[in-house]
Amino acid sequence: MRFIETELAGAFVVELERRQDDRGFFARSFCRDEFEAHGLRPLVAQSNLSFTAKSGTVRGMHFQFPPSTESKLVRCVRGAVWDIIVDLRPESPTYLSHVAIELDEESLRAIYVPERFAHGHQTLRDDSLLSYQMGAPYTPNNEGGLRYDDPALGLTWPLPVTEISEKDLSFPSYSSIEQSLRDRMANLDTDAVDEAGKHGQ
Ligand SMILES: Cc1cn([C@H]2C[C@H](O)[C@@H](COP(=O)(O)OP(=O)(O)O[C@H]3O[C@@H](C)C(=O)[C@@H](O)[C@H]3O)O2)c(=O)[nH]c1=O
Repeated sequence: MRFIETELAGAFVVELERRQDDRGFFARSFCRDEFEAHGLRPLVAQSNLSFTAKSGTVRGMHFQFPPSTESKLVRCVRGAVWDIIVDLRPESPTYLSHVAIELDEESLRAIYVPERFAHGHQTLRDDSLLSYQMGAPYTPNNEGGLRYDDPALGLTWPLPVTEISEKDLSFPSYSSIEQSLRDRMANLDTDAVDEAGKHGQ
């Protein structure tokens, strides 16, 4: 695997190194030791698949609050998506900055989203399928979100939005929650995350 750090420290694009032969290819897509060597948390608490029928669909921008923060390794295994991550670590020099990248079935590249980042994507093709490796369990009562079109984030999406959930449209504006978001996202307590993981919360 090739690990390419983005301009948001700790967020990486992870590319495959294919071993090609007449049959096709073989490629490692996850390795605990390689992740650790790049300072990434190699925990896999859950794996998820997400299928989206229609091109132009937006899902996001999602995150979980401490102590349920989660890393994500996100890969598009069918179709293509425009994937965006936003740094929500208040102490970070790149707080509120974002990185966008196309993930698609041709490259099979993944993005490693660190804890305390918001994440979302827009499908660029019909019938797109995403695979997630999550570093912490799904914790619905600690879910948070920001709107995909929040002016404070300044995200641009390649296509007109064709579908989006009611939940994603109901997120508060960044300006209305700025201080509480900063407070809740500060001082990540790693032990608490590990505890939450152990107990499947
Ligand atoms: C995320 C999630 C949802 N669900 C349930 C809740 C709901 O009934 C249904 C659909 O949930 P959502 O609408 O939140 O699904 P979706 O909008 O696809 O949520 C995903 O969006 C992208 C951007 C991410 O980054 C993911 O981590 C995840 O938050 O699945 C789980 O059971 N486990 C999970 O881990």
